[in-house]
Amino acid sequence: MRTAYSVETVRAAERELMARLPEGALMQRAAAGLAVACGELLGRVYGTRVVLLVGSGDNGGDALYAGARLARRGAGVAVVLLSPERAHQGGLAALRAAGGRVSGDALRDIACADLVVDGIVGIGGRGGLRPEAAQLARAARESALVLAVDLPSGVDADSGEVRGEAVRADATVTFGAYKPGLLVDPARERAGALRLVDIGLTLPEEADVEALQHADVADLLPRPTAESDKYRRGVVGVVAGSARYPGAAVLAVAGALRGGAGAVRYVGPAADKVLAHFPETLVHPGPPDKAGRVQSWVIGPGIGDESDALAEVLAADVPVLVDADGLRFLTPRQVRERTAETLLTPHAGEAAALLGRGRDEVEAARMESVRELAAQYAATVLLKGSTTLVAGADGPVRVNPTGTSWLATAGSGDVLSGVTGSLLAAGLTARDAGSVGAYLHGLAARRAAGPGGAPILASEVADHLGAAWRNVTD
Ligand SMILES: NC(=O)C1=CN([C@@H]2O[C@H](COP(=O)(O)OP(=O)(O)OC[C@H]3O[C@@H](n4cnc5c(N)ncnc54)[C@H](O)[C@@H]3O)[C@@H](O)[C@H]2O)[C@@H](O)CC1
Ligand SMILES: [K+]
Repeated sequence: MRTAYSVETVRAAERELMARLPEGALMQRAAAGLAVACGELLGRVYGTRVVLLVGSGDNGGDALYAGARLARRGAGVAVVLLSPERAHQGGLAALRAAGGRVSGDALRDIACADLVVDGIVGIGGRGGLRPEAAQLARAARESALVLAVDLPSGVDADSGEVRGEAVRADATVTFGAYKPGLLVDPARERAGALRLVDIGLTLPEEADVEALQHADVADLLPRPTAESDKYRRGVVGVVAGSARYPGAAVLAVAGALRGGAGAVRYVGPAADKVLAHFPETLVHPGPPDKAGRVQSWVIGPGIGDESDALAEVLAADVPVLVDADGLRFLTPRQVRERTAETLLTPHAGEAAALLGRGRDEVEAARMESVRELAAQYAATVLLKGSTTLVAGADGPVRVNPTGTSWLATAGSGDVLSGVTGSLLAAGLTARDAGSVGAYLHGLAARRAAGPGGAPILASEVADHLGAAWRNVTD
């Protein structure tokens, strides 16, 4: 599991460790790791030209001490001091002693640089870059590799929000723990390749944000045993599709059949189309409460205005996943009154409608939006997007690391609903089903798109779910 911790938690862990170490030891650990990463990004150190952008805090101190290490190994290091009177004095002295110099012409030095190190602000930053720093960051981006110290300056470490201008880095070296913003868009996209330098912090067991890795997903995937039959493996009921959108039913069932449940029961008007594609489906014309027992329901993809079915499904005492059209008729009260778990899977536009705000606002504040929805509905919420997030009323927010922008294609959400609902039927909690479903779905899409990337169909994502599953468990 990759974990991320809030600034408050990291600061507390740093204080606790600093009290036990000689002064400056932590910064030396950070600077040593940073210098190694600079060397690796450059390919060699001797003879290269490095520019440090240094602000007024310890983030600049890290950059200065790392710069001193690079200068000792033969790099030409120049520092641009954004607040000369407040720059880290020890770091500046170390850089000078190692042969580094203070830049007299920042733009000219940047234009000749191989690497620009962003030590403008770290976890002490507030808001976007100030105008002078923004101009230097743009110039750096045009002419050199950019490596961010701890996080790209200008992004919000806790939320991943980018409210003004921010550094766009090729790589980010972060200290002690990943910060939530490094894993969540729009900040994630500014961070480039991530590297964590261990500085010895002791962190709490429960992280603020976590991202599953292959091994975590493999542990969570349901596996049939010798005693399993199709009913014990779980039956997922799918209420999807309409005369106008029969394809949504086919795609949701395609996902559900590959999500690990023992059987899929389709309820709705597109049974002929579903059976033509998947003869293994059990079908029923409805209503849902007459269709037979299920261990979970998926409702919403392409159902149009069918709100009676929604009320019926929500009344059932099994986990329910509500997606797409289903979300249009949902009230917080209906969900809060349920005893079994509810998983809502909106994209940003649907989340915006539920929250009564603009889509742009949801995109800009994804973490806050998903948490707010989870609290409002007392449910688990999976917010789809460039970094899909899964949040419950409490506990860490899960970030899906396997997404790809090729997934932004019609019908891919229907497949996700199916596979995730199937995992619910197999007995996973809403948080696990949502994050495992998103993980497999992203992996399947990547496989469908191929190594170089190419447009994919939602049905191809469904076709690759089996390969994604094997990829995780092999
Ligand atoms: N505390 C520790 O033990 C360690 C801290 N480390 C480094 O120290 C950093 C945190 O240092 P600080 O707390 O000094 O904070 P920062 O260096 O992140 O920045 C705080 C300073 O920047 C100014 N500032 C805030 N927002 C700004 C903006 N938008 N534009 C320009 N200036 C702005 C503030 O006025 C303040 O002076 C970490 O990110 C990490 O890089 C590492 O050395 C590891 C150990
Ligand atoms: K930085």
